[in-house]
Amino acid sequence: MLQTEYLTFQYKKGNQIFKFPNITLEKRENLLILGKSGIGKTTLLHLCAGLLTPLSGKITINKTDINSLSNNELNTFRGKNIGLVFQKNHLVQSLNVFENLQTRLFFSKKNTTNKEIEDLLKQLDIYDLKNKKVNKLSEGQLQRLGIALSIIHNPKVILADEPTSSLDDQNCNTVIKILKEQAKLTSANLIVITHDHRLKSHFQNSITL
Ligand SMILES: Nc1ncnc2c1ncn2[C@@H]1O[C@H](COP(=O)(O)OP(=O)(O)OP(=O)(O)O)[C@@H](O)[C@H]1O
Repeated sequence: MLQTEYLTFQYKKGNQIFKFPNITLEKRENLLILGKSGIGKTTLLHLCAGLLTPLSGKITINKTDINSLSNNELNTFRGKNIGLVFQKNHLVQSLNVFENLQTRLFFSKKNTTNKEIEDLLKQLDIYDLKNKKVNKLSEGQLQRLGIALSIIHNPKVILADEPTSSLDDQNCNTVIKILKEQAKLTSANLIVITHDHRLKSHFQNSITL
């Protein structure tokens, strides 16, 4: 469960104060956040991930007030509970698909078996690519691998930043379907931020900043 209350934020080198609407997501609820470029979508997502600290207000994830945690506690909490999906992912180019996932798990300190990694690759339909170097993958395949990397540790909250804006309609539908399926499978909350209006029809819950 994720809740934000009366969040405001200001960048150190910015004079704008962002005020965000309150969000309450019960277990398994999803949310689409729309808004024009520069309105603060990524800022809100990074606040929810604990990557930025609010000026005021509160973010609660699974009953934990994330801003009451020390930096170390927050890193551990994030590693266990939050999955961030980006448009472009940080991959180790010299490693193959499987090794990239193993490396990610090493950093999140999760005991995930090779079989669990393989199962996820099968669900995402990239199992055949498991031994392929990541610099040999297409955009759509890279996006699926990015999703795998973000959810391999079964996070309780999946936060996706413009996951579809560079994709054609077919890949866009596939990526959203995968994200929703994975969130459902792990009873996670899914928040997608975008200015891609194609996504509206995929979500019951949406807000515009
Ligand atoms: N580190 C920073 N320091 C100062 N200002 C910043 C910083 N990062 C972002 N901003 C500004 O904050 C505003 C909101 O940025 P943000 O990236 O959250 O918007 P967005 O809605 O996600 O935009 P887009 O859809 O273009 O990605 C923008 O005006 C941006 O220039």
